[in-house]
Amino acid sequence: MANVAVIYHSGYGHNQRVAQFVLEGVKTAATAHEVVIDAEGNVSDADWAVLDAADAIVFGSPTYMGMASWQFKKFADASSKRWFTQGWKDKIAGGFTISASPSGDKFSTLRYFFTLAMQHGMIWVSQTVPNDGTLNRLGSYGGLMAQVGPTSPPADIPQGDLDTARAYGQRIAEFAHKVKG
Ligand SMILES: Cc1cc2nc3c(=O)[nH]c(=O)nc-3n(C[C@H](O)[C@H](O)[C@H](O)COP(=O)(O)O)c2cc1C
Repeated sequence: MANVAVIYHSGYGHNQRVAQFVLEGVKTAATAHEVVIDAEGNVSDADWAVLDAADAIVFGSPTYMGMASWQFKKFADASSKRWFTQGWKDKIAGGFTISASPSGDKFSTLRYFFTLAMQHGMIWVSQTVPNDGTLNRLGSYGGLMAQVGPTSPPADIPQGDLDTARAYGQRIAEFAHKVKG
């Protein structure tokens, strides 16, 4: 079974909820590892070891001011240690984000995850659930997007967004299994 790590930051619980559904999808076809970036942007040594051992890494951050949170960026900058040796080369990668506005510039965050993955020599997995108005209602194929209004709690995230997150996690796990066995 492939190993898939889902690493994410969440300031107020919304992205954490999305991450739970990505993880649920991963678990259908791979061993899932949850790695949380804390409020100071730190990841434990044990969690770095989990990332190093993973066949696939899924990046997650809320979109803040049109980009990943500074806590995620601190983690990304710290990953430069792996970049020097191309330690994550050929790992599979994907990403997810949530924001409050319908667009909210979420694509900027996904594009950053893609660039980070390319710097590491990773292989990016697209999001393939078609937009039927409920599933993938935001029409995102470069990664997973979710959205809920600025005053809404995590429990109000539309189920279609969460189901799409689950399907994306499953796709990454199945692809990891296909490539890595
Ligand atoms: C500092 C900050 C910046 C934000 N910037 C954006 C933004 O650029 N676009 C947007 O649509 N929502 C923005 N939001 C709203 C969050 O993306 C949204 O509330 C998200 O669900 C928060 O996820 P979290 O609870 O996991 O932190 C911002 C929120 C904060 C706190």
